Amino acid sequence: MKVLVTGGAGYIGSHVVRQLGEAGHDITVFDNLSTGYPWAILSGKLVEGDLGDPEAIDRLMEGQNFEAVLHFAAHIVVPESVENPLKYYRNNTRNTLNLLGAIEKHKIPRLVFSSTAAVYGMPDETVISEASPLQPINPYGASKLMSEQMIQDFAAASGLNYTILRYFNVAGADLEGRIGQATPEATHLIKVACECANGVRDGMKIFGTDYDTRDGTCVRDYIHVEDLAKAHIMALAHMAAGGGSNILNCGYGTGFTVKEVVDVVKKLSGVDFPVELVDRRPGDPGALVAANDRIKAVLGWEPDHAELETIVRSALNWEKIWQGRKS
Ligand SMILES: NC(=O)c1ccc[n+]([C@@H]2O[C@H](COP(=O)([O-])OP(=O)(O)OC[C@H]3O[C@@H](n4cnc5c(N)ncnc54)[C@H](O)[C@@H]3O)[C@@H](O)[C@H]2O)c1
Ligand SMILES: O=c1ccn([C@@H]2O[C@H](COP(=O)(O)OP(=O)(O)O[C@H]3O[C@H](CO)[C@H](O)[C@H](O)[C@H]3O)[C@@H](O)[C@H]2O)c(=O)[nH]1
Repeated sequence: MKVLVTGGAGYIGSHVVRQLGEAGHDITVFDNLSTGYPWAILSGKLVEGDLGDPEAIDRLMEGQNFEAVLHFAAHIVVPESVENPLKYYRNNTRNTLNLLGAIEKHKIPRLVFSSTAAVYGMPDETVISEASPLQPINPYGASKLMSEQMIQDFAAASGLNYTILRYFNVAGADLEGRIGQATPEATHLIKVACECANGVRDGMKIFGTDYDTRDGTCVRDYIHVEDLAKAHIMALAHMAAGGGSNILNCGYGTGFTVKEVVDVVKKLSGVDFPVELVDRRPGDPGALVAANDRIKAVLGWEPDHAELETIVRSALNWEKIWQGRKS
């Protein structure tokens, strides 16, 4: 298929681009390189540009006859969205609207959209299904939920075939160490802990020890980026084979506490870095774990790398490679 990938130079997009290339798709990446890197694009070509510029998107699509768009480009840091909400509504919501306008004009038939467990907010149930209430508690989650709504409304009117994938906590890296998360000043737990283990940071904080969980720290469902990438390839294949539009959780259905994750990083790295226990971080729900029956039933997706140790090992390996490359 001829596919356009927004944000394909970023962490998750680059892993999907690599798998798309291996599956034989013809790939164009559109990215402003704000947090992405040209070296991360292992297949296809890069067009540098910004989704905030509708004319640039129009030029990009003119005469190309793309058969699908995979839309990763976004801002992604929950606490930053609390401090600077308009930055998130502009890049995540308005720019998705820009993209949908171009999809309409150029009659692109399929879309895969990167959504998030943050659309669920503070769920009453620990294990969350796609039918759980949608009550985001931070602007990041709200900006993504608004995008989901626009996609569904536009699809109902136009016949656009879409797959909305709600990612839980994505972590890990390419098992061969070619690409991985390279975000400067990263805030994600596994990335931060791996930076500590590699001596990039002197230590880290655990935010909140009074949650109603087995050790008082937050529970999250960590999904290996390679398993997540596979879900995108399968979603495209499903739509191309005439499958309908879907909203699908992406997670393993198993939660780990922050302390458990930090312990695994310490154990596998052999580095006992300092950890400070501090107050809760604003906007953090206590527990988020995916019910994943729907993605298994609809796409036939099954994880290949569901052990936390596999995720952490690949993240540690990548961190070492990345720090070596930078120095
Ligand atoms: N990382 C996670 O745990 C996680 C969880 C849930 C959902 N998501 C979603 O997955 C997607 C990818 O996240 P990621 O972790 O790979 O982040 P990332 O920051 O590594 O990648 C985002 C990419 O989009 C590009 N980009 C951003 N704004 C752009 C714009 N206006 N125009 C063109 N390019 C732009 C960046 O340069 C970057 O290459 C995002 O939509 C995010 O909301 C991520
Ligand atoms: O240095 C750190 C970093 C994180 N945490 C804790 O670790 C857990 C996970 O935090 P992350 O920042 O790694 O991830 P979030 O759960 O906040 O959010 C991530 O997963 C969400 C879905 O669950 C969204 O999609 C979002 O884009 C993505 O950043 C949270 O309890 C957080 O408080 C720490 O204690 N110390």
